[in-house]
Amino acid sequence: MLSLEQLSQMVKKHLGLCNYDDDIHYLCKWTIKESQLGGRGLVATEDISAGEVIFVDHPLIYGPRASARIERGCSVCGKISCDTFFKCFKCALPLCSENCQNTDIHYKDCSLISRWHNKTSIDHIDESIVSRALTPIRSLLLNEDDRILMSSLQAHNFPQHSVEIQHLKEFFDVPDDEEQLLVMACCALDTNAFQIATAYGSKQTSWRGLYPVSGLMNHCCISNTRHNFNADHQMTVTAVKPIRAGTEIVSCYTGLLWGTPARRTHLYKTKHFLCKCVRCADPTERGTLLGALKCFSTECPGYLLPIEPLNSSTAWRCLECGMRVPIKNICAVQGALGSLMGTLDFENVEQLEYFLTQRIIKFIPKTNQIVVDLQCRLIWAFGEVEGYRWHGEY
Ligand SMILES: C[S@@+](CC[C@H](N)C(=O)[O-])C[C@H]1O[C@@H](n2cnc3c(N)ncnc32)[C@H](O)[C@@H]1O
Repeated sequence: MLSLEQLSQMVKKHLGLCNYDDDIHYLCKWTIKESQLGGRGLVATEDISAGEVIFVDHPLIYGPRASARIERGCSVCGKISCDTFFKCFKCALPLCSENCQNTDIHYKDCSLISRWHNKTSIDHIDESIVSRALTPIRSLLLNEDDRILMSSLQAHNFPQHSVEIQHLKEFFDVPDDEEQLLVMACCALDTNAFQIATAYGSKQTSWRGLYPVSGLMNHCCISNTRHNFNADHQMTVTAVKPIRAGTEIVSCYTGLLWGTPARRTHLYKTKHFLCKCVRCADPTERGTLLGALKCFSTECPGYLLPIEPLNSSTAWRCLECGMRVPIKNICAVQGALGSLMGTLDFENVEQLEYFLTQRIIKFIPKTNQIVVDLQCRLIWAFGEVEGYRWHGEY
């Protein structure tokens, strides 16, 4: 493990190597310190103003996300829904065109994978398995310094974090030393990687990147930063409010508009900690009532909220009539709502609008995260989706 001083030096070197495409200039007003939240974190050394760029990071590795649920696309450009997909006959990676096949990116990916002996013919290799493992596979191209930087990042080393490598090994003989690096990359990615946002409506597979400086930011549900990506996957982290010297610079690892139970469950399952921030500790979530449910009593117009939000087995209580509801009943309703959402076709604007205005609103408060999420999706869709486009000047 590197000392904080050694890590700081590597991080500064990493940032210094970057040519910023957007001509962004910023002063480094932070340092790496032991954090009260967990492990190390970034702490402001000077006051930072709202809107100020804190740093611009670039990924050690990037590529498709590993989740089995996301739609797989071209391993070079990420395009999905394409009629011309084919599988590379040497490495089984999915490609959309000869142009993508002839890129330097594919040449490097293919050279890494095709060195391995395949246990079955390429025709019988499931390309989605190779695509899911591609981002960690790209760590084999890192130079010595970048490998050290990657290995100095926190990494949760549970078997679920490298399942894509176990699947890959069903098809390829991966040498032991390479497998070790791949597993380490998977664990570092699952602990630190950021999903790279794509333009709304673009039919692209979902990518993630291992950003070593951004990865040092701890989580808070009331973040003091936001981030965005440019076309070269550079990640700009900006202050969203004034950050006083001595304050930790944090990001939010979950959806900002998720309710407390959803945020805490996601953080526990994926990042292995239970958040105890002021937002999580407040039953009303600072008055937003994002997690609230309607009172189970049909006559009561009140909302149900957790009595002790930091205790995951807490009962919930109605703010109006005081009715207490055990957690198992709350979980049953949340589960049913989740399943209902799973049946929706988010591309179908009409269905979403009907579901929002005629159905879901009868069962949950207007403040609930599901209603807020559907409203946001509709706001995005209007003006962008065929049949719902705005015409003329606005
Ligand atoms: C991306 S890393 C953040 C940097 C990390 N602290 C380090 O030392 O490298 C994410 C991990 O940091 C820890 N962490 C981040 N935010 C936390 C918080 N608010 N409370 C407790 N642990 C947190 C968790 O172990 C989490 O999986």
